[in-house]
Amino acid sequence: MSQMKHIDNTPSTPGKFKIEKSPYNRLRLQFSLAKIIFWSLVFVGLIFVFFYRSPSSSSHVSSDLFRRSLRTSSYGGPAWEKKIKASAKPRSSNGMCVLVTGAAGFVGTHVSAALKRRGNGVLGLDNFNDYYDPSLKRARQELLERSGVYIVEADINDATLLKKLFEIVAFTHVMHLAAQAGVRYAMENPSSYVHSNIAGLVNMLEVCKSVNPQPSIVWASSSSVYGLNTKVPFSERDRTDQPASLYAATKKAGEEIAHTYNHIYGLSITGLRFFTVYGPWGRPDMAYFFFTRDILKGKSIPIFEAANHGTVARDFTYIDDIVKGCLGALDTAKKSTGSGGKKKGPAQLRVFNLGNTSPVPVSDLVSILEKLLKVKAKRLIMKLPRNGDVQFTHANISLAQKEFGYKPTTDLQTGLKKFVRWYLSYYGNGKKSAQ
Ligand SMILES: O=C(O)[C@H]1O[C@H](OP(=O)(O)OP(=O)(O)OC[C@H]2O[C@@H](n3ccc(=O)[nH]c3=O)[C@H](O)[C@@H]2O)[C@H](O)[C@@H](O)[C@H]1O
Repeated sequence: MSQMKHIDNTPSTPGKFKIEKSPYNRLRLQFSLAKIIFWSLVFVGLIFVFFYRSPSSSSHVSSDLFRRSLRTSSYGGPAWEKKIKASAKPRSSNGMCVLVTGAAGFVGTHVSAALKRRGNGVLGLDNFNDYYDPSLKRARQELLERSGVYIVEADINDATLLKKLFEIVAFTHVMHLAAQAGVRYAMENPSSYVHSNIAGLVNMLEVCKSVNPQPSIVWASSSSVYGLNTKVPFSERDRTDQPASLYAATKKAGEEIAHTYNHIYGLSITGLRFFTVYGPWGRPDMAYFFFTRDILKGKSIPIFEAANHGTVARDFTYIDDIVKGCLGALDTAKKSTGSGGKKKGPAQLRVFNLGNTSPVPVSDLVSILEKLLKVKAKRLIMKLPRNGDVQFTHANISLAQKEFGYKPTTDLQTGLKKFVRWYLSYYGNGKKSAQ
């Protein structure tokens, strides 16, 4: 009755009839309320079903973005800012303070740990997407947390979040490693490459150009920009206008975008062309990683060969060598020259190959794995598919050597031994296996 009284006391809207106090009207009102509640529940249910359909469905990208935005909305608060400041604080007052994007990724984890070890302030950023098993990213996050590196969970496309981070910490450097990796996956999910490698990169640079002081930026390009180039070894001066995959095209576009932001806004930018990086805590989508998993499982592994039984080879580069290259690039990066979106003078713009200068045929990689795992691989020789793969990569590293003493020291045999040791200790002897 008191409820009815409340409704009855509500001023009537002009032009609408007033509710009268009859038992019939009361019944009608209760019935309408029940209808409203029912249809609201149906509506909420439909929204829920729409956004949480399986990732393989057509709404893959939108549901993924939705989940990401849900996650990014959880940041904020004094405790959160305190964690950020503690993580980003360098050991000495004039030390480097680095924002590492893609910090829960393979290279990101190793670079973050190395920077922290030598006393730099490091803050990580990662969206923990499910391109490959996110539990591996969580394990890397735990590893970093133990060494004092906090990872903010957000997407590089979140400009509000990025600006907030720069308000909390005046980063001297950004090590931009967040990206959609993988050459072959670009045919399955092209928009994810545009989202991360183009839109995400631009968003990062937009924020970096507008803050004061502007940070210096070092970012991950790729050996794949050499595409169909046949002149070996690949030198930074060689043509890079024939990408063989959308992945390569987005990395090449990134290099041009870097030029623009350097030219207009005075951002100091260094691009690093990584050559097939491998090692402990690596990426399960890469051949050396899933070959290991499948050899242990007794599954056959597809080994590509070029036309006329041509050898397919890669300049496989061990992670510790890549880390040294990243640190060298950061240490020799000059300051950006702009402030608050205005260029004050010319700024540094560089690009370096970071490879091993020693290409190895994929079939030799498999032979090394067979010896280390003590299991014979079931080799399935296949024609190199026309989906982005190139036949051969080989880095000329003289520029990085000259600029910051880059000198890789780990051969494939030694590097794979360390990888296999890690793999077996992480997944167990085939009992728990990589996905
Ligand atoms: O340097 C880069 O810029 C890129 O390196 C890496 O690409 P790739 O060099 O293609 O590495 P990866 O897939 O491990 O294939 C290795 C070899 O195995 C051959 N390969 C591959 C798959 C297969 O089933 N069979 C096979 O023979 C294949 O033909 C190839 O010869 C990164 O993934 C990429 O993100 C990017 O960083």
